[in-house]
Parts: sequence; C-alpha cells; structure tokens
Amino acid sequence: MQTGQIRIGTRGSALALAQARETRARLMAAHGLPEDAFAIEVITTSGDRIQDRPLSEAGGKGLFTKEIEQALLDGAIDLAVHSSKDMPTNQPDGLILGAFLEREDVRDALIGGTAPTLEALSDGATVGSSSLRRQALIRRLRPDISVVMFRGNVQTRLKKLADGQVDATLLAYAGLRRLGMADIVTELLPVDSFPPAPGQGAICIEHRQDDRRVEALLQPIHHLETGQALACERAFLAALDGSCRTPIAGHAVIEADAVRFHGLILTPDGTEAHEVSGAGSVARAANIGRDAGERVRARAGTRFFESWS
Ligand SMILES: NCc1[nH]cc(CCC(=O)O)c1CC(=O)O
Repeated sequence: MQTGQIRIGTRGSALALAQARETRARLMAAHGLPEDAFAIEVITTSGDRIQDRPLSEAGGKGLFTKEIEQALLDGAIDLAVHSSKDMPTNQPDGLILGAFLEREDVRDALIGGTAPTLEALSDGATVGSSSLRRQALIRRLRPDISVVMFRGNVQTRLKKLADGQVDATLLAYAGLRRLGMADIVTELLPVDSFPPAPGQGAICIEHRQDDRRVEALLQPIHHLETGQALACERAFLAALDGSCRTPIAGHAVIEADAVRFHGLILTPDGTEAHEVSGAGSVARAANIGRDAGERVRARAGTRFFESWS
C-alpha cells in the first residue's frame, strides 16, 4: 500500500469545507487514523467565480466540478468530496463516484422573515431563490408570490432577508445542518408537495477508478442505501438528459430492499407539471429511475422541453 498523506480536494465554501471535514472524520474513525494522515486541499472552481447570473445560464452543473476533477486526473489530490446534487450524471473517463455517505434530511427549508411558512406569507410576497426547481415549485403552490434571483452564501442571503429585500428564502436543510445553522429554519417543506432535487442531502466521494488504495479506504464509509437511492435518482436525471434548464425534482426512498421513487418535472412558471412514480427491488434501482424518466419525458412531450430552451 502506498504511504503518505491522503489528499482530499474540495471547494472552499463553508459548506464544502464542512463536508470535507466530515468525510475526513469518518475516515479517521473507520481506520483509526490521525488527522494529519489527511490534507484538505481547497480548489477554486469556475462556478465559484460566477456571482452575477443564474448558474443555469452560465453552463450548469459541471461548473463546480471541472477543476476538482482535473486535480484528481492530474494526481494532485486522491479523493474529492462533493454535494451529490451538484454532480453531473456522467463522470470523466477514469473517475468514479466511489462512495456515498449516509444521507442527511433531504427536505428544503424555508427561512421566513415576515412569516414563518410558505402558506402564511402574505399575498404577493417576495421569495428569493436561485434554484429553478424551487422557483417553479413555489410558483406552482403560490402563483401570487414573486420569486426573485437570490445567490451568494448563507450569510449574504440572511442579510438580504434581514434588510427586508425578500420575505423568505429557501435552502437545503442538509446544508444548514452541516453548517450548524438548523435553528434559523422556520418551516421544513414536505417531500410530497415540495420534492427535493435528485441527490439533495447526500455527500459523495469521487476518485480515480484504478486507485485501489482509495477504494479500500472508502469501503467502510460507503452507505449502501444512500448509494441505491442515488443510483435511482441519478438515472432519472440522466434519462431526462440532465438539462439544467428544466426544473427537475426526484426522490428515492429505500426500505426493506425495495426502492420507492417519486419524480416531478415542471415548467419554470410552475403552470405545467408532470409527476411520476416507480417502485421495485433495490437491485433494479437504476432501471426504476431511468424508466420513470423515460415515462415522464414521453408524457410531457417535446413541446414541454422546447417551451423555454
Ligand atoms: N447548489 C448548492 C448546494 N449544493 C448542495 C447544497 C446543500 C447540501 C445538500 O443538498 O447536500 C447546496 C445549497 C442549497 O441547495 O441550499
């Protein structure tokens, strides 16, 4: 076995660093290794440099991973810690998502300023979100609400909320918990009416496919059920072509070796939505997701996908 520090690559945001440290802590516990067996290397990605426009316009998902994947391919780092939600459905040749940590709570959280819940917000209230899915879901449930673009880190958003620029904002509960900020949440949105993004709440670890040392290292921290749920959700996304301009929600639950999947695609204005569900053995998790994606795609029709592209 190769010796030397294990280099963990991550973006530099507070959430990314929290996820890298959590991964390191789990590896230390699983293998009885000291902290200095690992080095956390911060890598700036093109996505981190874009602050002024929606990411969907700037090129979407790969923006947060390209430079980190290059560092893996170059051998500058040994493993990379990501939010599964931000990962494209395909990895570059030679890299794989080798492990998923046990998933956090998948729900979206509302942080209300002038009212604590989506329902209680006043008529014509303003909600800030940069996620196409959250924007479309809000418009579907509350057509009177005006949704405005909202980016930046959690602190920036909370400042805008405190300044009264918006009445509420939405973030992934998982991220807030990892940042130790769960207490700012005023409502947790139910998964049935407000389904999460595929991959939400799950940390994944990417590495070189032929790196046996890292493969062995990750084996004890991989969470089987999370991996199965993610296989289903990512296959759903792939069947829909992962278009980052389409609001897509998808959530798989694993119970007693069975997978239950619920997916939803919407037009950005929330006026048209197509729901789909699927179920079966975990052995078929990816097939169930792909099949659901193909069915909902056929049902929505080509006009649905062309209407805003
Ligand atoms: N796109 C940013 C992003 N990627 C993952 C999370 C949250 C953590 C997670 O879903 O695991 C967030 C922030 C958010 O959506 O509030």
